[in-house]
Amino acid sequence: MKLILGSGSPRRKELLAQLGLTPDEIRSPDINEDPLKGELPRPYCARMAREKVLAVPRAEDEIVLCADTTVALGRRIMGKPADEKECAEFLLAMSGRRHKVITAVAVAHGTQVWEQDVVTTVKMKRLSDLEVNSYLASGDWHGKAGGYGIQGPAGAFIPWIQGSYTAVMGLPVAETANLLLAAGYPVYGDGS
Ligand SMILES: Cc1cn([C@H]2C[C@H](O)[C@@H](COP(=O)(O)OP(=O)(O)OP(=O)(O)O)O2)c(=O)[nH]c1=O
Repeated sequence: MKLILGSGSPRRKELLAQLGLTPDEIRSPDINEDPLKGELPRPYCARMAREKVLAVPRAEDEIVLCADTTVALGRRIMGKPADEKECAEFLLAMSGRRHKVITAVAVAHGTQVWEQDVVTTVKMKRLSDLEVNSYLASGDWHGKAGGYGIQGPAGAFIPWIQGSYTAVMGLPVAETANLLLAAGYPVYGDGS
């Protein structure tokens, strides 16, 4: 069986490697990521993962894995900031507060889709102007939901999480292994 990673995110490829898995191919999905009117963060995130996995074409002997990571401050969805200004706005909104990071994973094989989402609570310290400006200047925020990456310099802003570190980074490895196994992929070899 061939494993197709339906994601252009380098983090997801890295996290898959943590399971000892190298995708046979990468096929980035291209979907409309605009939230629906009034859509809440968790259903939005689950919908994104499902739409991504259905947007990636697959042959019969292929299994496709997609994910979506959404940062939520209350009911507000914080996507990938368009520019430094928006990123600063996100960081200041999260400063000194807790927010949630949701990562939904979807696996498709044959006619079936297996899905799971993981919700992690993240506490961000109260940020000084110097911390925000230095992080913006690092450029690390580019392409990251909520405008930060826990695995980079912004890790210094996060004293506490409850949930899954790998889910915040983009792919919850424990749940991903289980979904792949459920879909029939030999994560730990075929035992022979
Ligand atoms: C919160 C957070 C997000 N991120 C990243 C992971 C994801 O790449 C990105 C969220 O955007 P996504 O839309 O989930 O994924 P993507 O557009 O990067 O890739 P694809 O749709 O092709 O799979 O934010 C981190 O790397 N670290 C973090 O701490």
